Amino acid sequence: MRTITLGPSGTYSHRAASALSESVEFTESVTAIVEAVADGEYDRGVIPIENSIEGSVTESLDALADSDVAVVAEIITPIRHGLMAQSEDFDLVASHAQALAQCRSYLEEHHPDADLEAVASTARGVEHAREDSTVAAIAHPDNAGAELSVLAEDIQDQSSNATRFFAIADPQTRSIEGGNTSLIVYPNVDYPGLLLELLEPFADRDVNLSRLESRPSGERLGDYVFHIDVEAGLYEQRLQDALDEIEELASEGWVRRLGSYDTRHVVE
Ligand SMILES: O=C(O)C(=O)C[C@]1(C(=O)O)C=C[C@@H](O)C=C1
Repeated sequence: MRTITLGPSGTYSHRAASALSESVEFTESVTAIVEAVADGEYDRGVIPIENSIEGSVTESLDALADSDVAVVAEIITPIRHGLMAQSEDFDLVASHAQALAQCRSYLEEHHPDADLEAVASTARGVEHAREDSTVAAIAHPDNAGAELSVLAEDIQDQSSNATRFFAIADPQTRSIEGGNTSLIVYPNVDYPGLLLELLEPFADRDVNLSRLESRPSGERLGDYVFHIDVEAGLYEQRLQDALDEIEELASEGWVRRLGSYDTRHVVE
């Protein structure tokens, strides 16, 4: 099974993808991952969706709304960041924007004068630190190798930091089995009470929502796409009935059933 994720080697996405597949290849953006899977170039893609400190990875949500792929698994992994550099003498910290944000308080307290640079991934930041002694990186400490020293460990602002990833695949592989389901709803209408009406079909059938996120549709200001995760499988009649109602409410737009899946917890 050919799997693609965010690279280079050593990213947290790589760690999550390794739990699914032995053959992992890399690209530099989550949009490129989703497109490569939608185009059939890879069997699986692994993309970050949501972090317990920083919230949604918006590029991933938008890429899912723009392409036709299935979600076939959810992977949750703890994120424990290290600060690494050639020496203590650095003046710039390079990492993925999510990782910099997850360590905001630590950086303000311990390195208030350092400049911050958002790069494509945590592992890309490590490459910069290897090439330039004035750069430190925030990444998984295993990336330090022989050239870099781990100057501090567990620098994320909450010790319980965790990121949720989706494994995506060709839409034909969409499953109705699994205890959780992800949906994207674009109503393409706007009136008082619309969101209430979209949520009632779930509440009426005792389907618990685990996430609701709105993203701009890009069509016009104030127009939204809703990303909805529920604790129920598409095999369940109550979810199918709720979706029938939601499809009617969104008849001017669209409803995408990304699939039902189970959760894997990856601790190393
Ligand atoms: O840069 C990486 O290592 C990634 O895999 C990306 C990413 C993210 O986008 O959230 C994944 C997990 C962590 O939350 C930090 C960064």
